[in-house]
Amino acid sequence: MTTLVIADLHLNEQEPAITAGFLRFIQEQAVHASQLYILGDFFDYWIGDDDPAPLHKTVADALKALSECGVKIFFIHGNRDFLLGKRYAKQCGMTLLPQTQIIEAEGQRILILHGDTLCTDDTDYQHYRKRVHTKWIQRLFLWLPLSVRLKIAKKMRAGSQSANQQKTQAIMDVNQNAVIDTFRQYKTQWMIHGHTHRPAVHDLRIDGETHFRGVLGAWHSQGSAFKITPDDISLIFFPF
Ligand SMILES: O=C(CCCCNC(=O)Nc1ccc(S(=O)(=O)N2CCN(c3cc(Cl)cc(C(F)(F)F)c3)CC2)cc1)NO
Ligand SMILES: [Mn+2]
Repeated sequence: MTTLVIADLHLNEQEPAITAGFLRFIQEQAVHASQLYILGDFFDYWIGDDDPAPLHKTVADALKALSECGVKIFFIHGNRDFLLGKRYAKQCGMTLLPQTQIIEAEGQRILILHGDTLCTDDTDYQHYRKRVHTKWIQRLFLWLPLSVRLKIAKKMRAGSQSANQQKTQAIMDVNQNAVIDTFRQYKTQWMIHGHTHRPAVHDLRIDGETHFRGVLGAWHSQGSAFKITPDDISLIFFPF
């Protein structure tokens, strides 16, 4: 059987082609898999499970139908959709996982994570991340009226877009020491993450052992996934 891993679709109402591509991926590929892991930035923004955006229902219905076909669906939060909650996950028939998780997929032990926690050179982002991952701040934000949250989100999305333009490509990529520390901590041969939008499979030698860091591609103009079978882990691309 096959396990599929995706991330960084950045689904949003303004990009119906990506949503169509995702629905096609569900119909043509995910329906034949045993498990589907979604490693964050699945939505381009998320301000609470009470957001009535029609896109959320379209996606939840498709994932729920997939889970009812027997495909197990798991979700790890990204820096965009870190507020996606249990209520919405239940509507999708998917299980929320902690930010870093070892999975057993088709007999392979793989560490999965969104990838933003590896970008330790981006200190501004890491400070911001610490704040918005504080429980009481999340409760306060979710308590605000939806209209206020929408306004804040609009401002912050614009803000982070311009902030990213100022940052060098280097600090927005993973920090090699953070990668090595993570491999040493979790002791898996493979890790798969998203976030950087730089799809590739990197091999690295640590303490005389070969490790592989798989990076998922963002769904800008085509789909991207890791396909895991009992004897292979490969990065695939496919048209929407
Ligand atoms: O994305 C990349 C490259 C950029 C990587 C770093 N940039 C980045 O992540 N930006 C970003 C992420 C999410 C959104 S948001 O619109 O979804 N939304 C905004 C308001 N959020 C909030 C939550 C809490 Cl608890 C508290 C507050 C408070 F207190 F500030 F008001 C606000 C909830 C989430 C907007 C911008 N690569 O993948
Ligand atoms: Mn991201």
